[in-house]
Amino acid sequence: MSTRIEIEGLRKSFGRKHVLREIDLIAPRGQNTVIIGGSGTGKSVLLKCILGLVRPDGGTVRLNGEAVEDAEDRDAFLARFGMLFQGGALFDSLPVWENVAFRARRGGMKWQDARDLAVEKLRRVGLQAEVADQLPAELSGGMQKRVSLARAIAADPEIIFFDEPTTGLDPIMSGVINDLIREITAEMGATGMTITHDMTSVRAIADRVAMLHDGRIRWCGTVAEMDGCADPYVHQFVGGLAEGPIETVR
Ligand SMILES: Nc1ncnc2c1ncn2[C@@H]1O[C@H](COP(=O)(O)OP(=O)(O)OP(=O)(O)O)[C@@H](O)[C@H]1O
Repeated sequence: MSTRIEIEGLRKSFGRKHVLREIDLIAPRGQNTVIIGGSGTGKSVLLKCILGLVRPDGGTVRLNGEAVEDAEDRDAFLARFGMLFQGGALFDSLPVWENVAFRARRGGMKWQDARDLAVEKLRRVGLQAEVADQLPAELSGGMQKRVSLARAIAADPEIIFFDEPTTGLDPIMSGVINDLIREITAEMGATGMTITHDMTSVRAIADRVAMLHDGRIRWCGTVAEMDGCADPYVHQFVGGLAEGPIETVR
């Protein structure tokens, strides 16, 4: 089952800083929505509001029509999401397979079943069974990203968040990870939401692109629409131009 995410009138300030002023956004079920926007525009805060990790000041987030603040069982709610964190966020002291099957083990899955599950997911992201018993530090950055991806999909989530999935990778490995994200979300029928600065990722992953600027969704559309977009903010961001309406002195 895949899930539609509807965000309406979402607001969040920290002190006097209005990070999210009024966010309206729909992430259609089974599609990849990619959120772009400059550093500090509130992309991570937006994801945290959806996950219920940050309490918004106003507005609603609904999953298939159900408001997230009504979810009583936090563990069951979070089990609906898979997350690929910026930087991987693997546990250094645990072997790869225990990282991948972490949630399943916590949920009481037997050792052997959890290990089999991890090996199957590792295979899916292109890693051999031998990797299962290694420690994350023994792997290259690209392999660590694959392990993080295997962990994100291990529990067959309805929604997967990808936070800067290609940070720190070379262009070829970035391409591999982007393709895996695209293939795997399609195969699982999951709804994907990605945050990235990497325009190559946007083109590889996105069904829809949403640009966050000044606390609002400034623009939303397909990649083809983005390329023909007359909005000067979108044009500047997509083209990586120093000149334009977006403030570049920070
Ligand atoms: N818990 C917090 N307390 C105070 N300010 C916060 C908190 N979390 C985020 N902020 C502020 O909210 C703003 C948006 O942060 P956020 O991390 O969402 O940006 P971002 O768009 O994800 O940036 P980047 O692309 O650089 O990761 C920043 O100015 C940040 O300092």
